[in-house]
Amino acid sequence: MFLKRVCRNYSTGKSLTVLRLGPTRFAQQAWSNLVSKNNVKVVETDAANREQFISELKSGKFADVDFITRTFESFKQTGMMDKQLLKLIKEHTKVKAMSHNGAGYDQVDAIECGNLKIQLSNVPSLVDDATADTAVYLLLGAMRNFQLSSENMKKGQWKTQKCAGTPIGHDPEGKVLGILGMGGIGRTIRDRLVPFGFSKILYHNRHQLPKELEKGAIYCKTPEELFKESDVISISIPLNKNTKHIINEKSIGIMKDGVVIVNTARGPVIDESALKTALKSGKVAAFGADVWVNEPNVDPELISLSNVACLPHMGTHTVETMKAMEEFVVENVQTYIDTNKVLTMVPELKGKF
Ligand SMILES: O=CC(=O)O
Repeated sequence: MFLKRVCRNYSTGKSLTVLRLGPTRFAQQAWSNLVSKNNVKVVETDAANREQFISELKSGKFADVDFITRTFESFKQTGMMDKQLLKLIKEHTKVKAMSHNGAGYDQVDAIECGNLKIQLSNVPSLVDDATADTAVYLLLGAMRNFQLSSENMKKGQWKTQKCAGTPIGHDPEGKVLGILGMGGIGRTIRDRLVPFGFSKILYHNRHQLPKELEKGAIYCKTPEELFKESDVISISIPLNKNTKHIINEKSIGIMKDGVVIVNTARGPVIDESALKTALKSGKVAAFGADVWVNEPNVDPELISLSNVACLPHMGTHTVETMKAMEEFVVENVQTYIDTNKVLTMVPELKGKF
């Protein structure tokens, strides 16, 4: 009896080979624990690009791999986890599950994972606070021109011009805030922004939230309703085929003149070319973003505009959040070992395994 319990505590008996894509910065201990408690082998790629990764796959190097963990940065080594790559993975490995270290998993074709019977998990919730902090920073930066003022000051312009020549900004107080996407991140952005005194907080989401989650925010049935009424729009929706370019020439056209837009979701939800035109004309007064089309090769003209506050995709770039996210990926592997199911299956695949 006693022996049985000891065995169960230290191993399920299931052996698992994990292909770990992308760096581990904070979860070394969690990985060591996983390996020491279970019959787990961790392998890594030597590929510098997608072509090399495909060669590795075809060579049989990963033939024993059952589980893949990946980070956003591993895109450099594999490119998109699209239909082509997933099919090759299916052919040349035994992969049945993948755990993506991030809330947004647009680099992975979730539907194709489902078709190929590969479970896919992401890291929800843990990213909410750090990402919402980033949105608040960008919102204030855009409304008050803080980033420009800092650049102007560093150039020595304060000696000759008031506030280093920075245009006068606007207060959040009394304005209408629209939150596009009211998942965990959108709701955390709302919580952080309530004390700033917006006159109303509107939101649009696929579904209206229950009252206790709305916390006073007002539901707009359509994104258009939100676009028409908001002075400041903060975007926190996932990128998919329905949300790509949701901010485009037409939707910008129905927004208020002088609207401020903040994006902490994904770059391609915005048509950057239409946004650039609107930023130049003043239709969009200011834009603050952490995410861009074609990262890291961002449109240099867009980020050089004086009414753009920019960050290089660092919404979750804190020791605490990155550590929690990395450890959560390991928890997904452990849960798969224990139950045959990843811990946080992405919504597209819920109920399919
Ligand atoms: O961009 C960050 C994430 O998706 O977690």
